[in-house]
Amino acid sequence: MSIAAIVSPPLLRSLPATSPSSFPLTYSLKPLSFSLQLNVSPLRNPNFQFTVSAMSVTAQENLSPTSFLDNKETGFLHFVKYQGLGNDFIMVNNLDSMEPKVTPEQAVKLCDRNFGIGADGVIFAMPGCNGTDYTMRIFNSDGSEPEMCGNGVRCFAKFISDLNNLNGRQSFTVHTGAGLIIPEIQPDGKRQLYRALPGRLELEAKTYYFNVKVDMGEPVLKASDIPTKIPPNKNESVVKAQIEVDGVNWNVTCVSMGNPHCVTFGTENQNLVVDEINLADIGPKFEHHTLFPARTNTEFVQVFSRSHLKMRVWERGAGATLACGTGACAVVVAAILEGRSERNCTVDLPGGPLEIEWREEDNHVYMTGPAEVVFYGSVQL
Ligand SMILES: N[C@@H](CCC[C@H](N)C(=O)O)C(=O)O
Repeated sequence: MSIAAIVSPPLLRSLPATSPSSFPLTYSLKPLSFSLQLNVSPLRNPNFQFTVSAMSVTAQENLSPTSFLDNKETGFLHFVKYQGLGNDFIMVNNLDSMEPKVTPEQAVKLCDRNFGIGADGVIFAMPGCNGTDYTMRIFNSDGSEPEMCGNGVRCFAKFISDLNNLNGRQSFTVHTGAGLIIPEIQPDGKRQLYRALPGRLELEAKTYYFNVKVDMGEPVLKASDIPTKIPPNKNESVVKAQIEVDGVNWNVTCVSMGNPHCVTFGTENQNLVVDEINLADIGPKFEHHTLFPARTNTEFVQVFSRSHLKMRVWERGAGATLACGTGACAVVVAAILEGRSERNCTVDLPGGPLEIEWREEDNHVYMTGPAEVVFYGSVQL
């Protein structure tokens, strides 16, 4: 018999780095005796030396991380939780089927932070289609299915490279609802963040490992394709147009990165100070505004310099999150269209920074940032 368990690696952080790559540890917790299978690689966490692959109440089973995820016990989901700047996802190995192993209703329960695993979404790694190596699908924490997820695709790339030995290949192709996306695993580039405080920049203690760069494709600017009902004011697109939300006139630029984004730098009277925004109040009013027939993600942005922006996001289907990769891409596109920034920017999000480039030569947007394993476990569906 086995039981569902989620075990967090920080508990095991003190184990020595020289330990073998996979070994059992037995706990006696009356009345049951537990066997944990500890693993270092390939599903390793760069921050922790160990992850825990399984927990059972019988004698120790010889599980490796990959066999753990291959486990086909009916009624159980074996998953790995990843995060990209605190935007967190339950990753599911769905490589044997084009049918998601989790329904939208189950995704809502699994994402619940009190009664479930807790996440902003569930991501499925599926077989490739249309000539691509893989397919990525995602359910938001409300069960809706977006076309694309920027932080999610970085986590997806790490998941695939941990799951499948890519034989030295660093890059592969992913089919998404937003079309072809190409992530590339990079050497773990260490970055330090300068957090912008009123009138000064302060060096943050935390180090970020910028290990995945993603070709996010071309932004879509045509209003009807985003989709938004705001009348186009620049060619077919919506750039610094005024809309009324909650009795206030906001200036907005609309961009799709496969999924819809409404970017605002302020109201008709005032540039934003993003820490002052009441996100939980204003976010849903943008998300469900009649001008956005497919709802919208909304980014509230402050400009520090022509290459340094700060944003907070209210995500469609997930609410306030610590980061949004497609949102950061949309923000830089909007900042350039409004003449506020250069083509290469650092975008600070509550969970940390992303580097975004909207390249003139190919019109593609490139996003670079971290993706890390949090833990893995199983849960009864
Ligand atoms: N957090 C994601 C975006 C996830 C999808 C979004 N909530 C939507 O419904 O479009 C990102 O990092 O891009």
